[in-house]
Amino acid sequence: MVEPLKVGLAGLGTVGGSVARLLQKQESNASESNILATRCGRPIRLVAASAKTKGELDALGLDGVRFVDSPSGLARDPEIEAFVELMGGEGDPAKSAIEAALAAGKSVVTANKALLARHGVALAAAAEKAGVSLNFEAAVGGAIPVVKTLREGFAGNSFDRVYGILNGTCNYILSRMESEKLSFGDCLREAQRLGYAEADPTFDVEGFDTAQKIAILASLAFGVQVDPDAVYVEGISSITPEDLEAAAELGYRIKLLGVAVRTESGIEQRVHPTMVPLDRPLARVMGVTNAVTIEPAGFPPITLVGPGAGGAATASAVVADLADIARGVRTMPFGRPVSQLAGSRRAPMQRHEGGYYIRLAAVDRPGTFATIAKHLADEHISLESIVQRRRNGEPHGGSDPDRTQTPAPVILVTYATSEDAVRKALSEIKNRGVIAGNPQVIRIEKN
Ligand SMILES: NC(=O)c1ccc[n+]([C@@H]2O[C@H](COP(=O)([O-])OP(=O)(O)OC[C@H]3O[C@@H](n4cnc5c(N)ncnc54)[C@H](O)[C@@H]3O)[C@@H](O)[C@H]2O)c1
Ligand SMILES: N[C@@H](CCO)C(=O)O
Ligand code: NA
Repeated sequence: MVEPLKVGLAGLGTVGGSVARLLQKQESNASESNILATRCGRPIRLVAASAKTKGELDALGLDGVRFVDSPSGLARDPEIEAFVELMGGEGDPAKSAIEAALAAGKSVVTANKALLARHGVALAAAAEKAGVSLNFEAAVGGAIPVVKTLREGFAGNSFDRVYGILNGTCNYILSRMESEKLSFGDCLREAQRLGYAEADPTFDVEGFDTAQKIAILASLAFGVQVDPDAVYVEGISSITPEDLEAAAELGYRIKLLGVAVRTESGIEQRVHPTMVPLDRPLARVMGVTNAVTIEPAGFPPITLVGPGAGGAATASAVVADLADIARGVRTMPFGRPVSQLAGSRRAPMQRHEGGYYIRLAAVDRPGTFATIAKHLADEHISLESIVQRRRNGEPHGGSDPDRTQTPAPVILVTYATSEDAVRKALSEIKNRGVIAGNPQVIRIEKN
């Protein structure tokens, strides 16, 4: 009789509950239908769990799973061989519990990108020292095996760029705002109800979750230390239905992208709403689905698409990580020894080059356009298109009696230029008093 891999699970919420149910379902199958046991050569058995309350375990109705009050106590529990952390948060109790498990020589699986982005290097060093696994496929791209693909599938390749839609909540919100014309707030509440959003959804909508994920992918792809502070971050909270509509008219769709790219001055890591041409694979990825495009050097790009958030999608990746531990497969967490990871630095966004979508509220008086054109020309910015949009409720031709007071929305699309030039030109234009409020600026990713 083969010994099962005995697992302790801390966190029984959206993801932890799904993992517990999945493991129990496999164990309750007749041995020939327990595909996990068949594939791993041994069953994977949940033996103990921890959560804020024992009621969470009772509510799952699992057989024979012990409740342990303290996550760190569970991590050190002599019965368990592998510890799964699904509580979340970049500090304790998640951090101390994982440290306790590694120090006790137990392999760890986590979906906690916040913790990995902040302390991944130290935790990987602890796993290396203990000779155990620290697996985190669920932390990036949900069920998409992107960690495995970068770390193992391309072990012999270097990379030019890795980028993608890495936050299911944001993609869900942008998709529903566009297709159902729902408000930002309604879409966010729905994403929370469906279990996609973080406990604090600011992490999703302000881009921090995507930043943590791209920092992890940058480490795997480019061998830099994971560092969320090295990532330039902008979220989607300023995107309006007007931007989504204008994007579609111009042949784009707005996506929150995480991008890690090799440049002459180092590895640029950035997260921001992006205009993606409608004919690109990422533009067609809608709802909670995630997608990652990997560009190995000298190779055509490869795009992986799949469910990026929610209990079932995330549990699938957690269980796959446990399967590796059950099989005795151990890989260095970031694909190379921690001592070989290089220091990272914040992306110099001023040097970023590309096209820009700029939406201005132009004050309706003579000379406004000449002033805007002059300051763009001063910074050598050429325009691909200019679209003057109607004010809300105003028919074409402009019958608004207050039109001299109401600023008119103007959309500019630039040819490739630098971030620095755009920022300088817009600052001058604002100082001249020809626009109301702050311009909306969205970067265009054409290549
Ligand atoms: N929900 C998703 O779609 C998703 C996807 C990928 C990764 N993740 C990550 O998975 C982790 C869990 O997310 P979730 O959505 O399941 O969260 P959740 O809020 O639904 O569940 C959290 C669980 O952790 C337990 N917990 C929290 N603090 C605790 C404490 N101090 N002591 C003991 N138990 C504690 C709670 O009781 C609960 O059982 C997070 O790191 C999250 O970022 C979530
Ligand atoms: N809140 C995250 C969960 C998956 O990591 C998202 O929406 O993508
Ligand atoms: Na994944």
